[in-house]
Amino acid sequence: MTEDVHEYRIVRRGARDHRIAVIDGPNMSNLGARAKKVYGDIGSLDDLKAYVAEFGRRLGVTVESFSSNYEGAILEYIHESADRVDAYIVNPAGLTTVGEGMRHALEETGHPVVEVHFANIQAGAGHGRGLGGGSLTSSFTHTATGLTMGLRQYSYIGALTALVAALDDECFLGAPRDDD
Ligand SMILES: O=C1C[C@@](O)(C(=O)O)C[C@@H](O)[C@@H]1O
Repeated sequence: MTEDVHEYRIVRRGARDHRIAVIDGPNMSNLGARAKKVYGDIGSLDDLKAYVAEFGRRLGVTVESFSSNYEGAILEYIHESADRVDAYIVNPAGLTTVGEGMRHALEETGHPVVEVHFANIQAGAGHGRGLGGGSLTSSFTHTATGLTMGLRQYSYIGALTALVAALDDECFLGAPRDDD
């Protein structure tokens, strides 16, 4: 640890190795070349995946990542991962306003779903953390468990940290499910 870096520890209420799937939708493959004002200076989608996976390791959970520019491929990933994973973190990206198939597939897994965005997608035109073109209405939020946005790549870290705490909480997302 260098002198100008602080390490922080999170004391979890549980010790389960939750398996959390992170899904990035259309256009996120172009992350390194997107508008710096919205997406910052992260180098690539692979860098984002590595950053989130490493944060997961430090929290004591397993993060698996999936990304595609094709909604059908995302649907197939959700279907095949549903029995394996405990929860999803999703950036629907290019499907944010139109991804009913993806949203529905996530809902049908019965798992917690946290929606994430680099931008504050509800910010008005000209707002520093917004998309520039003005406010968008996500078609995912109404059935999501939670939402983090406007914090660039740190939206994912916020989502992951809160999700792990919530999955560790037996009175909340960690409660046995009907099919347990
Ligand atoms: O591709 C994206 C990325 C995004 O989901 C974000 O992370 O801020 C915001 C969406 O409106 C956009 O289409």
